[in-house]
Amino acid sequence: MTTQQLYEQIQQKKSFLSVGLDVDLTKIPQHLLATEDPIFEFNKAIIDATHDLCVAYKPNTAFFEAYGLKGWHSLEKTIQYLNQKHPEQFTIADAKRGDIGNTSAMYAKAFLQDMDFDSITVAPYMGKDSVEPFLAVKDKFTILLALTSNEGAFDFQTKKVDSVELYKTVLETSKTWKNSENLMYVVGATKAEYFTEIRKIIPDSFILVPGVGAQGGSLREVCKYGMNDKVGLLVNSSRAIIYASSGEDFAEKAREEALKVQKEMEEILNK
Ligand SMILES: O=c1ccn([C@@H]2O[C@H](COP(=O)(O)O)[C@@H](O)[C@H]2O)c(=O)[nH]1
Repeated sequence: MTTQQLYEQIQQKKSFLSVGLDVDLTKIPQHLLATEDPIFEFNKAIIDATHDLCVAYKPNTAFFEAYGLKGWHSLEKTIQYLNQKHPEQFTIADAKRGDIGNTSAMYAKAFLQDMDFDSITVAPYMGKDSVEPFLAVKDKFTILLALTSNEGAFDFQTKKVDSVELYKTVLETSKTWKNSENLMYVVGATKAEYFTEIRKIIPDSFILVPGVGAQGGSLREVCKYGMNDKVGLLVNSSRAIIYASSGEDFAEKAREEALKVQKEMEEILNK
């Protein structure tokens, strides 16, 4: 998918919502535990109930890796289901990878080529040669962690190195890397006040914004400072949507929550 196609989806659906698929077997409805693949059944029901309200799905791989081989199998089934039934959805493997070059190339192969996700989240800490193998994959996106939503973001990311905040150096430097047109960035919704500065450095890039919903970030604040003329934002919510109910009505309630966010997005887009 190209960013133009993503923008067209946003316009069509009046939504820039990404639904996070962070499946925890202790939180999903009991009746699903009797099925052969509860994680996939849960994801499938959530996708079926919400796909017209969002433009992206973001499975966080930790929630699959935690269940070993079975979990990997559920992740593969989930991405296959999305690619076959909803190819218009932008898919994000929230895996936060990044290693020496030949290892990063294997991560890129696994997530962007074999599993065929549209994008993967990558940590910038190991620098250019750890990120460029992801950027080399044609027609795919590398979503670089810039300023994360957690408290620990202040430990390093906002610290000054040579009088410039580290997250700003990450943004500036990454623009010089080969195939940097394939970059998007992660900035947490809990850091809305930073978006003005961030947009000065990356005015046109898409930004994946986790941290609304369960983490308390404000959608309106993020949009006020972070939106560009092509929207340029994918705002993710995971727990607040997928765990809206732990009963048999979980998919229906997830839809209700997603609809609330979509309506707020529609209002913002119409302004
Ligand atoms: O800075 C970051 C980067 C990634 N995440 C991930 O996004 C979701 C958020 O889930 P919620 O339930 O909506 O809080 C989750 O997968 C995180 O690992 C993030 O929160 N912040």
